[in-house]
Amino acid sequence: MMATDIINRGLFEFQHGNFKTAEQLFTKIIDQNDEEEDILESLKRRATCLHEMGKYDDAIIDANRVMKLAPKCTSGYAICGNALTRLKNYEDALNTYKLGLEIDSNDEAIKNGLKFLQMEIMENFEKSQKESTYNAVKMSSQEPYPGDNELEVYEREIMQTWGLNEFPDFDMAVPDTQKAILEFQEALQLKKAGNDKNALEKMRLGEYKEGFQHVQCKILDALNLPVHAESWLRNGTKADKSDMEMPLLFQNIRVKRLYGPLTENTKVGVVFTHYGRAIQAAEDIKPGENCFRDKAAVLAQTLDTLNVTACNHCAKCLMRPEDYFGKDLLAKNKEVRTLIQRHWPYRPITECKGCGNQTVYCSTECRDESWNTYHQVLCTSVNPDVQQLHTICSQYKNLSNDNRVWKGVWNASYSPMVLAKIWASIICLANNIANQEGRQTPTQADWTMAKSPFRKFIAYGNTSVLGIIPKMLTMMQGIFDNENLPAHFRYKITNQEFDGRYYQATCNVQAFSDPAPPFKVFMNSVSKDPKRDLIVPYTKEDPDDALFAGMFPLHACLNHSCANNVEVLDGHPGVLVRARLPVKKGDELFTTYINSKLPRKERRSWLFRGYNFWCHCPRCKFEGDGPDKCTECDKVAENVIVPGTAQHRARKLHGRRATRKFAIFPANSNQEDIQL
Ligand SMILES: C[S@@+](CC[C@H](N)C(=O)[O-])C[C@H]1O[C@@H](n2cnc3c(N)ncnc32)[C@H](O)[C@@H]1O
Repeated sequence: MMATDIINRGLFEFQHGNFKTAEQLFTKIIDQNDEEEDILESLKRRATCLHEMGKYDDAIIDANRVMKLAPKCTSGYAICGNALTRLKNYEDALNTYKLGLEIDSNDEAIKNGLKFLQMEIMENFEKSQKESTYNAVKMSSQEPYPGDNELEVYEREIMQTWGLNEFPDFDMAVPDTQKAILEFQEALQLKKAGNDKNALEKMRLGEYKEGFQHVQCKILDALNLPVHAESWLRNGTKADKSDMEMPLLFQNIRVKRLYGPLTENTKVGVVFTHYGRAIQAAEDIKPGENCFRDKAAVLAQTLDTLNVTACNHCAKCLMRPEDYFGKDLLAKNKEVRTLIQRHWPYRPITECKGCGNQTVYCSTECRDESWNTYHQVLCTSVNPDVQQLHTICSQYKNLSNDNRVWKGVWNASYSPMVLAKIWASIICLANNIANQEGRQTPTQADWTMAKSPFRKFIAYGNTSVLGIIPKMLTMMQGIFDNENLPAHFRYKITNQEFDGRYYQATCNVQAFSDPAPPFKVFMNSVSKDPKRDLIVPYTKEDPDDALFAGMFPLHACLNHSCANNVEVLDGHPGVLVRARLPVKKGDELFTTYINSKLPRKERRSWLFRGYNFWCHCPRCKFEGDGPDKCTECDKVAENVIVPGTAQHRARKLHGRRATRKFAIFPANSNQEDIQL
């Protein structure tokens, strides 16, 4: 028989599921033929047969031979990746697929393999999450806050006005919980009756015991002495690491003092739960009612809308009529020009005094505030190294869809300028604090104080990005530590801080835009003009909004639910959080971080990749992954293949049902709240 006949026979046997016979036929060609092309073809086929027979190690050997013989052929990578996935060697599978995609980014077999790999990882992770030990309380820092020393002195002064010169030492605590609780209750009664001094005295004289630490702190909290309360609870946590009530109380006292000022005059408060900070309704809120507004600590325009002019500081859209209608129309048609000018809102553009039209604002107020709070470090007239960042940002639009992620440079959909603005804000704030105190150069304490606004943003990530975007790391390090900057502006970004800030941004950024962009205002206004029809031939599609990504301190406390009861709206300057379902006093407010219309598996996958948690919201618990799978025990119905389900996809890809045994990957046990 000719080689081609044997190959065809092998293919026939393969198609009929006779993998063993097909393998023997392909082996014959490989062992007895000299034609490289026939050998290559047979190796590919045999690798697939071996894969189908579950001989994954042998399939990998053949796939490797294919890669060696034909380095530009993607089949070897696809088969090898599939076999590695079956062997649960997910990391190597992913790397193999990636190498294949470098040869052909559109290879369907590899893309399908990647989808299956992702499904396997997620299934696995779901199983491992059932025994999850995730605990936000344990992972949250109890480090003193900058400024605590001064506050402690102030608290002591208050205590002295009550005639108490010192507060009992933590070490004085002696065991007798019941009695301590009684003392505490009596003290609370005194407090309720307005007798603060006696209440505190009661606690001082009481017999202390282990559990007493909690009640002690509750009263300190009730008396509004949070630094003392935190200090007691810190000691208590150190003394008894198994007690979870003390660290929870610690975090609750902390959020109360940090977020109290932000939630004044709103319908919400911040509390600490096992998901970390959370926002709770302080009163009943009806659907459609506003819950709170929030202004961004840092913001940057998204890369895909950089061509739409907007204020760099408050996100106000500054699109001019000529940007939409074109200069020609305005120049040639006087009547239309007059109509446009009458209705287009007047929004003058203010340029930066240093870098000119590279950075524009809606007003001199925005320009000056931006300069004082971060731009003086980021202006290319002061710090030419920032030009690289602008170049990178402006190149984004030119990248094809497949390359939207720059290899080694940036891998997020928000602008890296957000990160740059975090460091620039810290540098400016540290210098402002130092200058107020008459110092030229910030002290260590000034730097710590300047970083504290960003301690409001969580930073969870289970892998380092240092190896993924090394060029961005070096660029940022260079931007903030180079000889063009005066010494007091220089800041060394460590690798650990870069990782932490990246995750801070990733976990917290929210997209928003000007709620009243000029085009919308114009259309609204012109629609009431009797001459409105003149404009009709010249109106095309609505223009892009100038979209921004912002980090909002209060909004960042909103946790996710796929059945969210609030929605986030544009609300200049920043965002407006509004109820979409009835929210009762004490209920938690939930937003959605993803497109909630996706099926559960995809939602969970996005949330895990972007935010590092596995969603257990009531909707996820209720919905399940599809009609073939039991929502209680995950058992899959036998012989039922429902199109579109995991089972169906698995069959399409691999010709038979996906195995349901999983290894643990990728464990998130090394998640930690990165201290910045
Ligand atoms: C924007 S923050 C929300 C506030 C956060 N709890 C905090 O303490 O800062 C996003 C992070 O909150 C946590 N989170 C939010 N929603 C969650 C949920 N439904 N289940 C578990 N963790 C959640 C995750 O750690 C996520 O990365």
